[in-house]
Amino acid sequence: MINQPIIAVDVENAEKAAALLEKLPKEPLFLKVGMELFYQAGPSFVRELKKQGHRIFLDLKLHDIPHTVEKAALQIAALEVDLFTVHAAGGQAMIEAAVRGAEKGTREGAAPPVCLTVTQLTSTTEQMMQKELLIGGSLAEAVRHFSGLAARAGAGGVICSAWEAAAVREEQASGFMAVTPGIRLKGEDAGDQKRVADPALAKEMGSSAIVVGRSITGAADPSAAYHTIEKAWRNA
Ligand SMILES: O=c1ccn([C@@H]2O[C@H](COP(=O)(O)O)[C@@H](O)[C@H]2O)c(=O)[nH]1
Repeated sequence: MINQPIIAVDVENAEKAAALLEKLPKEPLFLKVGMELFYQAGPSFVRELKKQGHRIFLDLKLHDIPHTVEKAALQIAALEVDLFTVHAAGGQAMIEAAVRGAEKGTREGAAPPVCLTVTQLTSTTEQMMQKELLIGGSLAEAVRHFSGLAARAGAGGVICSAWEAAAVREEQASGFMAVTPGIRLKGEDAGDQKRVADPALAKEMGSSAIVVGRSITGAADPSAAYHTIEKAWRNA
């Protein structure tokens, strides 16, 4: 269980990320760096955030042949991040390669970053999954299937929505995480997210950690929004 909300720092460059951090509580945070920021600011910015004392979730969602993913995961681990992502749809051998690469890239005596596998994006509905991706069965069955694959490959958890979290955690060994984006406060616009929950509901439904972007980064007072979400998450 990660007891602080993970903040998705989805901004276009390092300057905007630094400006956002100025508006957030001055304490060690858990920050998610995704593709938009990483492709602009790069590894040096991730190192800088680590130096400032923040935990980092590097969300690049690797999806390639096992050899390429292993080498990429090795580079990610060398950044000493805490969490990173691959797509479960890459298959068991690819996830195993990510876990192996992360172990190889970790300095001696340190813990490798936890590999999380994306089961079904929280922007996907069951209908989209069946019609566009041609994956039969229910969304819950697909998430269950991919979390089994992830567990067998040695990943430390999955990305899913809060609605599937309990099933994932019940079926896997204790400590296996269900990390859930798609978090919105009651009444907020879901935007492109389809499977959403508020922080308290996510906790009740078994999430191990919540990932929150626009509810914090788009708020008039990001620090106040963070505190509201943190309180709802911790106290549920
Ligand atoms: O299934 C997934 C996987 C990753 N994400 C990421 O989480 C954040 C959510 O941002 P919001 O602004 O709170 O919607 C974003 O960085 C996504 O890339 C996800 O939403 N769903």
